[in-house]
Formats: sequence, structure tokens, C-alpha cells
Amino acid sequence: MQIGAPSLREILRETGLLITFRTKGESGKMALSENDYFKTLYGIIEKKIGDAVDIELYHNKRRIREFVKTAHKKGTIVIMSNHDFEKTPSKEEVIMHLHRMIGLGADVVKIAVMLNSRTDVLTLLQAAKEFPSKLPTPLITISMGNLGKISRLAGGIFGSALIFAAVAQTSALGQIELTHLKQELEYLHLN
Ligand SMILES: O=C1C[C@@](O)(C(=O)O)C[C@@H](O)[C@@H]1O
Repeated sequence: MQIGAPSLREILRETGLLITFRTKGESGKMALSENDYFKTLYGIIEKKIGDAVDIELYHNKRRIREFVKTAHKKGTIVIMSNHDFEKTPSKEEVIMHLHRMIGLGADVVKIAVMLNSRTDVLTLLQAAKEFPSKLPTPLITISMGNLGKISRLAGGIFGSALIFAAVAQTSALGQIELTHLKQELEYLHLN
């Protein structure tokens, strides 16, 4: 059964709802023209479908800025995201991407990168730890891949504010199923 966002809103009640349209360019299912991408995002905030909306950093920067302003006027939180499905960039690059998102007005900044070695997990956690905690902007960092589960479980200790979990189907490598994640965090006292 598929549930549309408006009825999800009713089911979730007080629980925050983040709406994401993940484009093919960032490993989603559908490629959209730049116009259609922004049209979709504006539709989300005009209809106030969610409490927060995801916008991908790689789109047109002028349009991103305009969108963020409108989203704020409509009372929607903007999570800006960047995905690298091939590699983990250097710690400096990760931090630079996060700062770019802040510069574009993001309320929450998010980066998900693919790991190719154990060192990559450490690079990402280190970037999260070094990202200035004085900034009010919450940060989400994810290492994708099986070993990246460590970053999902321990990210909070290093400054990451949110964990993505799977309910029916995973949408990224290393994503943990929700009931397992809850149990593991409770068991490890990491929640
Ligand atoms: O932004 C995210 C998080 C994610 O990249 C993850 O690694 O859990 C998976 C994406 O589907 C989702 O949109």
C-alpha cells in the first residue's frame, strides 16, 4: 500500500515530516529538469505537505537561495544535502561543502559519502567533529556502505544530529532497519 504525504501528515500527528525528492543525479529514481525539480519543491512548501524539505546542493545556486527564502516565509525547515556515491572527499572538502550550504541559507546541512576504506569512515567522523559546533546549524553526516553503519550508530557522538533508518526498503548502502537501530542505540546507550 502506498501512502500519500497528506495522509502521512495525519498519521504522524506531532512527529516532524521531512519531504525529500531525490533526483537521479543523487541516486534517486527519476531525473527531473531544473525547472521541474524546483516546481516540485515549491509545490511541497506551497501545500505545506511537510515540516521540512530536502534540497540538493548541486542545483542552481540562485534558485536555491530564492527557494530557501520562500520556504522560510512558508514556515518550512530546509535541509540541504549533498551525496557522493563514489568516494569520501577529504575532510577539508566535506567541511567546505557544509559551509557552502550554510552560505545558501540552509537550516540543517547534510552530507552522505561513499566509503572505500576504513580510513574514509574516520575522515567523515573527523569532519563532523571539527565542524564548528558554535554554529547554530545542525549537521548530518553519513558514511554510506556496510562499514559506514558505524557512522550511523556513532555519528551523534561526533556531532551528527540525525540518523536515517529504513522502514521497508533501504534507500542507501548501510542504512539500518528502524527497529534494529532503536534497539542498538538503546543497548549501546547512544540515543
Ligand atoms: O538523504 C538521505 C539519506 C541517505 O543518503 C542515507 O544514506 O541514509 C538515503 C537517502 O535516500 C536519503 O534521502
